[in-house]
Amino acid sequence: MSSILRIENLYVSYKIPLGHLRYGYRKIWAVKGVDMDVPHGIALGIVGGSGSGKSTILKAILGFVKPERGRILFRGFDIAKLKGRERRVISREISYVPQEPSQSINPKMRVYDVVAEPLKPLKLSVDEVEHRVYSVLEVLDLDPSIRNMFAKELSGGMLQRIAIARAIITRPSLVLLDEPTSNLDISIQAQILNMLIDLKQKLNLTYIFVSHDIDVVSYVANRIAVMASGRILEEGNVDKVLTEPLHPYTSMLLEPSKAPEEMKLLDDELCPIRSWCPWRQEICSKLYPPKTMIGDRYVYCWRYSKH
Ligand SMILES: Nc1ncnc2c1ncn2[C@@H]1O[C@H](COP(=O)(O)OP(=O)(O)OP(=O)(O)O)[C@@H](O)[C@H]1O
Repeated sequence: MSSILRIENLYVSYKIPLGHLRYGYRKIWAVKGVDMDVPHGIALGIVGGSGSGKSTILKAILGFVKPERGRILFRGFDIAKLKGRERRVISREISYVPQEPSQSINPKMRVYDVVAEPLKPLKLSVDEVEHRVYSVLEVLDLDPSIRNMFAKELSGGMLQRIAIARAIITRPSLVLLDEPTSNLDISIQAQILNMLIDLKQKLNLTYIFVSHDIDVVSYVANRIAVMASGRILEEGNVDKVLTEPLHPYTSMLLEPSKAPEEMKLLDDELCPIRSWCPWRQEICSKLYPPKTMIGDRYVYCWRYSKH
């Protein structure tokens, strides 16, 4: 399967002001040396705790933050180097569904205008815009009468459907979903997840799905990447990772109650593996490369995060 997106050795940092009494900035690394290969047509789930760097990866793909090192290649094009028309074409191919649709949708707009808004730069005819809006409402099983409602009149689940409609109206090939169901009731959550699975099939989409909830991610994803402290600790086929986790942090996510206390401390200075490496079943040594392929799976040695 050919890759639609490739991330190579990505580093992203943010500058935090030192405070009103001190001049200057402190740099924090949100993403550290991430490599990722996203084949066309898959759903890649990124799971990890709060602050692990999941959303920053999405922001870097969307061009909202600049990588400090590394490259992001979409269909072979380096996203950071795109300009003008090429940039506009690629940005239509990548769309985004945020965690909280109410923050990106104007509550005073009618549903029709909300869904049609991303088409504005395409300068399509009125008929074509109308056709596209009705088509996406139909694909999402939404009654066409919803078009005249105001966004503020919609429930959370309905608003998230509209956010998805808006994300697919430009006919993208890659959809980035940032915790799209985390603010919804459990029953609505299931409906949206099923709808996303169905949509991916119908429109031949590729997903990158971010969540802190491993159950939600594994429901939608074929592959899964486990993140902590800005690094991908383990990446592989979802069933394999869930049934035979190689990294102790993945085991902790799957069964938090069984985790040794020290694993809960997500501090780069503290290697939870110490000297015994559970996947190699031997004493860890600096001679091993930090990123290792085991079968078709990729595992990061936590011990190396110190170096
Ligand atoms: N705009 C910003 N300015 C400064 N620091 C930021 C900014 N955005 C994120 N960070 C920091 O970068 C790190 C990674 O954040 P990020 O939002 O990517 O993580 P996340 O895994 O998506 O977390 P969450 O699930 O809570 O959104 C965190 O330490 C966070 O505090």
